[in-house]
Amino acid sequence: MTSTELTATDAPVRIPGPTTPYQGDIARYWDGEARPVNLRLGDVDGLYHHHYGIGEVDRTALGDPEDSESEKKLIAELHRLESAQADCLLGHLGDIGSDDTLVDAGCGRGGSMVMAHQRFGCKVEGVTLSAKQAEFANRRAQELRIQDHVRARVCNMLATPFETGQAAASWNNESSMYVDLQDLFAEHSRVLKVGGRYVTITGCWNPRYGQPSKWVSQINAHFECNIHSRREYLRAMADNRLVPQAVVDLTRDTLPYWELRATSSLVTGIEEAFINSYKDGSFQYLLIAADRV
Ligand SMILES: C[S@@+](CC[C@H](N)C(=O)[O-])C[C@H]1O[C@@H](n2cnc3c(N)ncnc32)[C@H](O)[C@@H]1O
Ligand SMILES: CC(C)=CCC/C(C)=C/COP(=O)(O)OP(=O)(O)O
Ligand SMILES: [Mg+2]
Repeated sequence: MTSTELTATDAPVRIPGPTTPYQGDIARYWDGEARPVNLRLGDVDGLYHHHYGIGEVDRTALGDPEDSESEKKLIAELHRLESAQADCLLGHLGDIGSDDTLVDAGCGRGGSMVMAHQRFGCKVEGVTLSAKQAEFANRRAQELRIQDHVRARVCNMLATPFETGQAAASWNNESSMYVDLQDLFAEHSRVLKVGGRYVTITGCWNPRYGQPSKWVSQINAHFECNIHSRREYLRAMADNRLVPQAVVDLTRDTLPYWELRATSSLVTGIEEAFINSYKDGSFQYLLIAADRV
């Protein structure tokens, strides 16, 4: 399946959309996604994320649990922690100028793209399998009047329309568990300029545990994804000219988010699997920043 779009010169460009039955399932999954835990958090300030949070909970911001505004405050706090996660990722992209182009592989509803543009003033190109998500992200960019800098397209991140060496930096924010890592890093390596920076924040299973735990299997089933091991990330990067510059274990930093979320009315049922697997050491929340050499 492909979608067609017109360039400025009106020459049609074929953009590969879902190319496997699995990718078709993932496109449908995100087209149909409307969980309050994502939409109500996004409504706080118009940044819509599909990733999790990091950092300490600000108990003063939560106030008295008996207070009629307590649910609203809890939602705002969860959202603050999710935006802190995106800030952490963007902080590892290096020196980005306003003339640079960044690539968000698996951009969701575009929250990280907006934050990247607001931080660097640069262009940000995102791809997602979901037409609904791309429309949502582009609508938000229009509302913010940044549509000439921030754009989402329906496209497979393993075969993007970007030119070789076009991007100063690229990232996957909780989107690499849907693809083969060798194929993924080959494409980032192609699109990045030499000296460019790649960053991922991801959940991965811990080779020290042995094999994926039952909690990891539960997370895979819940999201129809395929969580990779830490070892696979490092090996596939090494095979594709991506040399780790920083590997940051964010597991301890994400637990407060999960423990707070588990107390909210917006629980989805997956909280226990994340909390237990982070605590038993079978699963890790990692940031890896790598140089394209
Ligand atoms: C959990 S969401 C993360 C969204 C976003 N990175 C964020 O932080 O809000 C996963 C995203 O990966 C995208 N995705 C999964 N497989 C993909 C593929 N092969 N090509 C493009 N996008 C893909 C989905 O469409 C979805 O937007
Ligand atoms: C760390 C791992 C393994 C992530 C898997 C990918 C994923 C579904 C991320 C969150 O999306 P979301 O924000 O739509 O999920 P939720 O509805 O649970 O908040
Ligand atoms: Mg979410």
